[in-house]
Amino acid sequence: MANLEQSIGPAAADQRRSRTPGAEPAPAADLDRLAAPLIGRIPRTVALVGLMGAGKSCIGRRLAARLGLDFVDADAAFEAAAGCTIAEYFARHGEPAFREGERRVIARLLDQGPMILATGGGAFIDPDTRARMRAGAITVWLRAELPLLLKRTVGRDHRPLLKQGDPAEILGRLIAARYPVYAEADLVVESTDEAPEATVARVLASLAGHLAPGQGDREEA
Ligand SMILES: Nc1ncnc2c1ncn2[C@@H]1O[C@H](COP(=O)(O)OP(=O)(O)OP(=O)(O)O)[C@@H](O)[C@H]1O
Ligand SMILES: O=C(O)C1=C[C@@H](O)[C@@H](O)[C@H](O)C1
Ligand SMILES: [Mg+2]
Repeated sequence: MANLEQSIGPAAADQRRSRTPGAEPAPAADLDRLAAPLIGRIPRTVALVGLMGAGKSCIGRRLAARLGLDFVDADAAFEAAAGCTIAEYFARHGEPAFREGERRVIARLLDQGPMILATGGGAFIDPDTRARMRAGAITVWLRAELPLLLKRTVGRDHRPLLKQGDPAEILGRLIAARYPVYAEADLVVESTDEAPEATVARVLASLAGHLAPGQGDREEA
């Protein structure tokens, strides 16, 4: 590891490691060390994207606490604006109407940052919402494998798309259709079956690499 750091620098080395699943969970001191240089230096909203169960809400909340930023869950913001749950909205108005409302909610939230924003699983797939997010946020894809997504979503009934048939089959189809699109995110971080802090550490390291001098996305001078 010393060689890796000597050759590409500590931030980039952390970023490279961040793509390696199976690393030891990060102790709190490691999270402090990773977060400290970023506090007050996040230039725009960090928007987490990925499939249902990837951990956008769980990781986003912890990341925001580490960075001293507000955490907003776009699904919860949609429900507050709509006055009903997403499942109820799907049942009453259908998915196209939901996507239209989601577009408006995310556009509004992007005007309010910087914050940590957990987006709904389909938000980044909508071309208009994706373009707004690419322009106004640092986008981070939390990438998880099918068995883990299944394990994390099974038995929960608030995700209307997973109630339309066999969840494993639906998630498999969504992976095939969506992963090439999520791959357009600025950063890709593996969401694994480790403690959430390990994923938070990978996101922090990845952000540090992205914002490092010479990476083309530094804070405004
Ligand atoms: N290491 C972990 N990383 C992320 N989530 C985890 C982890 N371990 C357990 N979980 C749990 O997995 C579940 C799914 O995570 P979460 O709700 O954050 O996903 P999501 O990406 O926000 O999904 P959705 O798009 O449906 O809102 C949660 O109950 C969360 O607490
Ligand atoms: O993946 C999706 O398309 C969705 C995911 C959820 O976060 C909600 O935004 C909604 O249930 C749709
Ligand atoms: Mg969520």
